[in-house]
Amino acid sequence: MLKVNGVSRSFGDHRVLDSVSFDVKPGRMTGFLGANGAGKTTTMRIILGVLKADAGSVTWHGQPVTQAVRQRFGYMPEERGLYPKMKVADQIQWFGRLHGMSQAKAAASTERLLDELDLGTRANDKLEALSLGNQQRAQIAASLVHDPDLLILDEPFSGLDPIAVDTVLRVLRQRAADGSPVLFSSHQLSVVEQLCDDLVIISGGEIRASGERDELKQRYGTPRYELVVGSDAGWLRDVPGIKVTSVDGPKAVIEPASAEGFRAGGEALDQRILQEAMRRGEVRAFTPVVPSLNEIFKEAI
Ligand SMILES: Nc1ncnc2c1ncn2[C@@H]1O[C@H](COP(=O)(O)OP(=O)(O)OP(=O)(O)O)[C@@H](O)[C@H]1O
Repeated sequence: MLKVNGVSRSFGDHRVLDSVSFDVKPGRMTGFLGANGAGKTTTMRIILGVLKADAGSVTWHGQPVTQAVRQRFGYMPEERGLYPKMKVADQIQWFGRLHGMSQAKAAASTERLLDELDLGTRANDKLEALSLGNQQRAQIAASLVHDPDLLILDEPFSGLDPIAVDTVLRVLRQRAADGSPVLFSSHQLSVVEQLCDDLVIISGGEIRASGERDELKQRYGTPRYELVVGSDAGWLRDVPGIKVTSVDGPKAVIEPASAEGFRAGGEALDQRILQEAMRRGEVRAFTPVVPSLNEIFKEAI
């Protein structure tokens, strides 16, 4: 497990990270979310040892991150670092060699990865001949070639079309399932929502929320139900204790008026509404509405 413990960092008198702490757990994909300038890249660079922290520590399996440990990490920086004039396969192999692989192992790993990323037919093209999305896939291959123990990816999905997002997603998921945790930053909330098991939300250099995605959804999202009845659902507007978020003929979305939720004061308000709906006639659906990541993000920051 990677542990970031109370990491702070300033540039001049600008405090960019303020006691940042979170974990990246084995077998899990952790999404690192934050607005522009929130401190994601700075945190990643500190994990990688490219930048020093003013305070705090980063440990991998309980030990400090030494150069040898770092050698086993895979990193895709925000500013991409491949050579436009070099052939795709040659430079991915070269990255493998930089991480201590033999020529034969680096070549085998490169071939396998390019196939997995649907880039096999472009192996002998110069990088600059590839579309930006395909260059990005090559960049991802370069960070994976040495079969890293931990993957840190800065905005790996930016600039990818939906098919490429799916391909990269599948490859990263497989790595996480094989035991290499993945920490990735993204602005694309829908992608993060699909992909991550855990979430870390940072704002102004402070961690605002972290933990399992589904648990955070429950903690931060407003509880809501969608109710579909056999006739007009407008009567819900007159029920005390709830707010009707939307109503469209027989379909309505409701939420509790009180911040304490549907169980405020020990009352099962949601059950009472369901019983009232059944008393009035047919109930076709009564379904909890899962809040979107967008909602959690706005609430947490
Ligand atoms: N080398 C540096 N010198 C001075 N300020 C810096 C330096 N690196 C980062 N910063 C500042 O630190 C803050 C956090 O930047 P960082 O790149 O970590 O944010 P981010 O969350 O990755 O943003 P983005 O999503 O836009 O990449 C910003 O205000 C940035 O201007």
